[in-house]
Amino acid sequence: MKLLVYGAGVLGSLFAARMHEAGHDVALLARGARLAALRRDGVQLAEGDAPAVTRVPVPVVEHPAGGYDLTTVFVRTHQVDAVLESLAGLDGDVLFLLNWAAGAEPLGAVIGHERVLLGFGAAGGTMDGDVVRYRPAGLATRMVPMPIGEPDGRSTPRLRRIVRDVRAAGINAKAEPRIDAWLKTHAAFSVPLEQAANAAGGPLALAGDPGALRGMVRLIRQNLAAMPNPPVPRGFGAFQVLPEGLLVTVLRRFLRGPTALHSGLNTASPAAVAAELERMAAQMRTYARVR
Ligand SMILES: NC(=O)C1=CN([C@@H]2O[C@H](COP(=O)(O)OP(=O)(O)OC[C@H]3O[C@@H](n4cnc5c(N)ncnc54)[C@H](OP(=O)(O)O)[C@@H]3O)[C@@H](O)[C@H]2O)C=CC1
Ligand SMILES: CC(C)(CO)C(=O)C(=O)O
Repeated sequence: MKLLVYGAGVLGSLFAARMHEAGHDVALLARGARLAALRRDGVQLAEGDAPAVTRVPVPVVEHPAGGYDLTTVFVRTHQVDAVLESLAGLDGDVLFLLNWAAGAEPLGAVIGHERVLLGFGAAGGTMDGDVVRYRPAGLATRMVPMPIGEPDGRSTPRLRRIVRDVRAAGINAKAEPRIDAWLKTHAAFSVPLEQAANAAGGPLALAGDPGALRGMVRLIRQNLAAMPNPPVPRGFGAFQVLPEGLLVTVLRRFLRGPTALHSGLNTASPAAVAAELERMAAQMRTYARVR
């Protein structure tokens, strides 16, 4: 497969390295200082806090050249518009693997509806200078596969092929027939969580602030109640039935654990996260009365 990975931050770099190692013809698109670092050192990966860094020599490009079977997009929500413009004149399927609660329509309107697939890069990690520190394999990586779906929920040959190729690269992925509902559910949960973590200065600081935790749980509940669809996965329905105190306890524990530590909640770029969350909140307001 000829693959363009658009966006060379945490998740794009990790995905490009894994697909390159699996033998695909990968080009990783980067810009600015990140482009120079990747050209010099390749993708540098470290598992969690481990000192060992591996270098994966993924070919890097500054502009899309065309001829790709698949483009995977790993930029932030507020950065998508520019990416769409640069992909509009090209061919090939485009899989958006990012926080996105606006459905496939605005994406397809620019690049062609038949090209769009949706998903979520369910890995995690942070940038440590030029090194990607990714979430070590564990319960979270096993329990939350990367969901990938057709916007209309069909199981198509291209969807089955993409899921098979991604899994063959050692990434836990699965076809998700309700991908838009999945993404909207995730947004209902993760926007208040990330806003609270960003405001507190990280997941550990948030875990130590009971008032902020309670406010966050209330917002998650309001968001889930205001969604146009039942939650996907159904487990998020627990937010509607469990007592607030129990939810606070569970989330405090989560925030102190390795999944939150090696995630966007612990970002080195709070300004980029704030801009993304603002765009996500705007997307959510178009279908629900949420904050
Ligand atoms: N990190 C994590 O643990 C998780 C992240 N996510 C979500 O996945 C998505 C990607 O996250 P993540 O990888 O962490 O984000 P990053 O900010 O680390 O990476 C995004 C990359 O895309 C680049 N980029 C943006 N626009 C362009 C453009 N027009 N041309 C070239 N490069 C561009 C950015 O460059 P620049 O820095 O110059 O803007 C940056 O290098 C987000 O929606 C995030 O919320 C989901 C789960 C976990
Ligand atoms: C923890 C959270 C909600 C935010 O980054 C997430 O989506 C992840 O890392 O998988």
